[in-house]
Order: sequence, then structure tokens, then C-alpha cells
Amino acid sequence: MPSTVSVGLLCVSDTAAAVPSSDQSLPTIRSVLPSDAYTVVADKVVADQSPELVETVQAWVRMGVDLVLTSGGTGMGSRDMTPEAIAPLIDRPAPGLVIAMLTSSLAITPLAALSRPVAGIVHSPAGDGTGTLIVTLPGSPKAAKENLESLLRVLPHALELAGGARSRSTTVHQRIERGEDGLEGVRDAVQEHAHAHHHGHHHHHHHHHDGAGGGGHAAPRPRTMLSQDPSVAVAARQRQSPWPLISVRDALALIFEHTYVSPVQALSVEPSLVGHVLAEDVHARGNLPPGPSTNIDGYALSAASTPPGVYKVVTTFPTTPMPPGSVYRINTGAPLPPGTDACIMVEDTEVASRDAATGEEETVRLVAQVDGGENVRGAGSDVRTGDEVLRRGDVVSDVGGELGTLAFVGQRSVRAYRRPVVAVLSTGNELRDLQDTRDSAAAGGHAEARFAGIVDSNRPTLLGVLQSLHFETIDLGICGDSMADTTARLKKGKEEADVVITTGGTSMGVGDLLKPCIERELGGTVHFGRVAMKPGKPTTFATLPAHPMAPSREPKLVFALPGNPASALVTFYLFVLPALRKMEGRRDGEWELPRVPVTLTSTVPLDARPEYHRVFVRPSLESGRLEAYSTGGQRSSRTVSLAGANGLLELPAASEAEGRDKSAGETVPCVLIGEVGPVVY
Ligand SMILES: Nc1nc2c(c(=O)[nH]1)N[C@H]1C(S)=C(S)[C@@H](COP(=O)(O)OP(=O)(O)OC[C@H]3O[C@@H](n4cnc5c(N)ncnc54)[C@H](O)[C@@H]3O)O[C@H]1N2
Ligand code: MOO
Ligand SMILES: [Mg+2]
Repeated sequence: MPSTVSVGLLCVSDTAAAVPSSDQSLPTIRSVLPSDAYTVVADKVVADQSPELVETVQAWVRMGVDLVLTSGGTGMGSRDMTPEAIAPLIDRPAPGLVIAMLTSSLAITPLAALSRPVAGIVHSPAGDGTGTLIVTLPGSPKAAKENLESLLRVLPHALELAGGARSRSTTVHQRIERGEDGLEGVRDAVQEHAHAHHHGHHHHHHHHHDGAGGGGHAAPRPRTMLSQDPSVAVAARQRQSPWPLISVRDALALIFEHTYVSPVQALSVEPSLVGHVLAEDVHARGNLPPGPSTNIDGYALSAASTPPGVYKVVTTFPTTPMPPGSVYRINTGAPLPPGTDACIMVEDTEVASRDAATGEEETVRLVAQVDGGENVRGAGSDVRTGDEVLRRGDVVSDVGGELGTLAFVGQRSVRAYRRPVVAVLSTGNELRDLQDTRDSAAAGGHAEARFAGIVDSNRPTLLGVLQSLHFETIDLGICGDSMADTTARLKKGKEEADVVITTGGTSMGVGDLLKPCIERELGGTVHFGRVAMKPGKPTTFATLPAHPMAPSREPKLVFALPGNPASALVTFYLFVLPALRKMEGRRDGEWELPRVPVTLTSTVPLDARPEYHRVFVRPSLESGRLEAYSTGGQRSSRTVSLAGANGLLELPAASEAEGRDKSAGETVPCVLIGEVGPVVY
């Protein structure tokens, strides 16, 4: 079969979306495309400004369609937004094609000047160097035909140079020819894809809210560009980040929107249950104690018929009511024998006579009167049948009370949320594993040979914190600033973990590859790429679509944290841990770490960005408050600013209203990241 160009046709029109048979533009375009050279493999009608527009184009790009032609939505009407939707997807604009179309149309009508077409190449997310050419045609069948005819003279060359036509059209066509994925199949795949990505796949292009402000609604401002294509020369790269700076609140709202709760499973009640969150309420299945029992060591008796005096001691548990004149020797926790209703403590008795043979007590003298019910735990007095002892959403804590309670009520297994698995990757050519540096140091030699590079502190730090929080971890190691290596490690993380944390490579540097890797190589969706905070500005949150064959269709979460060690750990506590706490089944409202008011013991400066200032917090009995002690210099590279820290002051940005600093004695909110320190008297 001769290789032809695979084409996706997308009609953008409110009218055609309502009444598909009314569309004349797609049939016209089909009739203009020479069928020996072009094969339409997918077509679709969407409404103006529908999120499906971008989703469909992206799905076709991913499938390897060579040419996407849209019709409609390019005029100056208020609903005409096709160029705005398509332009951000384009990696390499082709203004020449736009000029060619406009020039030919202008020769026919001056009204062509009101059309606003865009054209260009979108790189394949597969990163194989191929691309899809996209051209937006006008909606009028006549104008679309004229434009397309003028394009057809140069399209074959354009497609060849785009690098996609030959290699990729064969794969699409081969699939069709082999009957594995005929035309219908392609359409279904596209629809399914568009559906699966309804949440979030660049739908931020369609939101035109302001990202600032603190409300619960997460609506980042639209991006103006895609993340940097790292194959482009440094000198030609974007010099401004395309990512809107969003607030910490908006960032958290986006994280929670895309974080799902782990599945529930039955787990046996044993020490390894610690850390799990219960997925069911737990009720006592019987009375505890089941019958009356005592909470002392001494003698069980019938209070009314046992005044002070001498009594025979019974030591084997009687199955029938005890004869008058006798008491039963009993120990703490044991059930009362029939016919008894109280217990006397051993301290209130004396030995009266001993057995001649054994020397053991035969009779005892009671020196006090006990009341009925004294020293008795009534049946069900600890818990009654049906009492709720634990609730869904309770954590089986490492304090101990919950595991103990489960065992106490005899619950051998319980339904709990699966704990998320977290993978950690460090990125950067300069990084060395701490343990590897020893050998080179021992080898001696001049300073450079001994050790060149930065010790990777982020990975051991994060793995240690995660393990202390009972998460299963996967160590993805250190990878250099190479797209292939970064992609391979992230793929491994995606396969083996629920959440992948990377550090480094999130900002504007030559080797900062994380955002383009996620978007362009892994087909992921970056939900935000910058946050207005210090440290942590380039913090990035993304989701990777689940593999179609994966047992769970939930996307995997990626937190690409900044490389600076203080930034990485602070953003872990502010963003990653709340997501993990949602996943692990905690209740809404308990996802973020607690914020408490603390009193400053020294004046702290305010930054241009809202800042998370590391402090040590301890309670003062004298003032009755929590006092905060700064850990000193707060530069993001200064890892020791976190040594000993158990809190993050949440400081506002410096402004006329807030001033330039917060003074000693002022009270500010503080996120507690560790145990509160010892009390000061
Ligand atoms: N032109 C601009 N430059 C920078 C900006 C900016 O907005 N425009 N943002 C700065 C901010 S804020 C931060 S934070 C950092 C974020 O950097 P990256 O996430 O790209 O991280 P790297 O460049 O890879 O590394 C930064 C720094 O951290 C060290 N590092 C990295 N990983 C580790 C590790 N695992 N253990 C210890 N130290 C690590 C690395 O060696 C660098 O020194 O960007 C600013 N730049
Ligand atoms: O925001 Mo960066 O994290 O200041 O160092
Ligand atoms: Mg960097």
C-alpha cells in the first residue's frame, strides 16, 4: 500500500455540534483532499470553546496522525476561539502557511482579513522526532476550500519536513490495513481518550479566571506556551516561564482535585497495621467484660451475707453458688463466681488458719465490710455489644490506642485503605550518592579528583521521612540531566509506585527537564508548574495517565519538587504529604498538616513572596503559648535551616499592609511538621 498522509478533520461549530448533519465544511474538505495521497483516519464535530477541541487534537497527535485540519472558530466573533485553543499546542509555528492561505483568500475577498488562522507543528509526545502539522481553516465551506487548495501545493513538502508523514502514516495505515484498528476503531480510541482526559488535559486553556486569590476553587490562569522543548538551542529558548504563578491555596486545590483515595482491602490486625487508615466503623461484638469480673486481687463474696468474720477459702472456680461461710480467692481481671456480687482486697484480710498438710490458707478473717458491687466491673461496663469503638477515617496510630482497641474487641481483621507506594528520584548531573563519595575521598589525590559534585541529600531525606510515616518506598536513584534517563526512571516509578517524587530540574536551567519530560515524553498533564511561595517557586504537579491494561485506571501522581534541599523538603510537607494523606484514606479536613498559632521570639523579615520560615516550636508554661525560634538563614540551599525544625511559619509577602517584617511577640500561623518540643518552665 502506498504510504499516504493520515488526516484528522475537526469541525468546530456550535451549530454543527447541535445538528451534525448541518455541517458542510468537513465534506467539502474531504472532497478537496486528493484521495490517493491523503487518508482521513478520524473526524469529529465539537462545539466552539469545548474542552474536547484541545483534547481531540492532542489525542490525534498522540496517535500519530500526520495532519490535523480544523474548520471554524477562526473569525472575530466572541465565540471564535479556535486559534486561542490551538496556538498553545504548537511547538513550531508555521506563519508562512498562514500567509499563503490569507494571500490567496485576500485575492478573492477583503473579508479574508478578518480571519485569524494559525498553523504549525506539534511534536509527538513519544519524543521520536515526529510531529503533527495543524492548520486552522475557516468555517465557511467556500473559504475552507479556497484556503486548502492554496495549501495543497506546499503541504507535501511541509509534511515531509515535519518529519512525520512517511514514517507515521504507515503505522496508522498498517493498523487500519491489518484490521486491528479500522476507521471505527480509531474513532473509538479517540473518543475514549478524549473522555479519559476530560479532567484536566489542558482544560486550563479554557478557564479565564484569575489564578490569584484564596478561594477553594482552583483555576490557574491560562498558559501562553507549552513547556520548553529541550531539543531547541539554549539561545532560542523561552526566557520567561510559561507557567502562571499560582497561590499555595490554588495549588492544594488542584492537587486534591486530582488525588484519588486508595482502594480498600481486608487486613489482619497485627503490628504491621500501624499507619493504615480504617475504612469501616468498628463495633464491639460482645460485652466487655462479658460478665462481672473484678479489678482487684482478694476474695469474691456475697456482700449482704458476708459481714466481717472468718470464712473458708475456696480456690477452684465454683460452678454452683458458693456455700454460705466461704469466699473465693480471686485475682484482677477474673470473672466473679456464681452467687457473689463484690470483692474484698487482700489488704483488708488476715490469714486465720492454715492447712496442716500444705501450709496454705484455709480460712481468712475479713476485717472490713464491702458493699454490693464493690470492686466489680459489671458486664459490658468497658464496652457494650454494638458500641462504636473506632470510626472509618481513624488512623491506626503509632501512639498505640487503635491497634490495642481492635485487639481488645477481638477484631482479627479489618477493612483499611491500601497504603500508597511512593518512589523518589534525584535528578542532576552534579549529584553524587553520599556513600560513593567515600571511595573517591579515600583514593586521595588532588581536590578535584577526590570529589567533584554535590552530595544528593534530597533522596535519603525524603525516603527517610516517608518510611517513618509508614509508606512503602521505591528508590529510583540519581539520574543525570538526560531526557532518556529521566524518562526511563519516571516510567519505572509510574509502573511500580502510586506517587513519584522527583527533586531538581524544575526551573529555567539548561538541564531542567522535568516539565518537558512529563508533558512531551510521558503524555502527562502538568496541573501547575509554579507556586507563589518561598522556598518552592518551581514546584510542579502532574498526573500520568494509567496504562490502558493497568489493573487500576487511576492516574499516577508526579510531584516534581525543586532541587534546592530546603525547597524540596518544605514543598514535600506542604503539597506531597497532604496528597498522600488524602490517598491513605484520611478524612477531608485532615489532609493538610495542622496549623497552629505561635508567638515569635525574634523579629523575622518578610520576603517578596509568601514565605515558609523554618522554626523550632515549644510550649511555654509561663506564657501558656507556643513559642517559635527561627533556625536562622532561610536561603533555599541552606539545608541546615531544617535541622531541628518542627514548624514552618506561614509568613505573608512583604507589602504596605503587612510591612517589612514580623516583630518578636507577634503571633503568626505555623504548620507543624514534627513533634512539638519540650516544654519550657
Ligand atoms: N532563571 C531562574 N533561575 C531560577 C529560578 C527562576 O525562577 N528563574 N528559580 C530558582 C528557584 S526559586 C529554585 S528553588 C531553583 C529550582 O531549581 P531546580 O528545581 O531546577 O533544581 P536544580 O537546578 O536541579 O538544582 C538546584 C540546586 O539544588 C541542588 N540539588 C539538586 N538536587 C539535589 C539533591 N538531590 N540533593 C542536594 N542538592 C540538590 C543543585 O545542585 C542546585 O544547587 O531554581 C532557581 N533558579
Ligand atoms: O523557590 Mo526557591 O525554592 O526560593 O529556592
Ligand atoms: Mg535548575
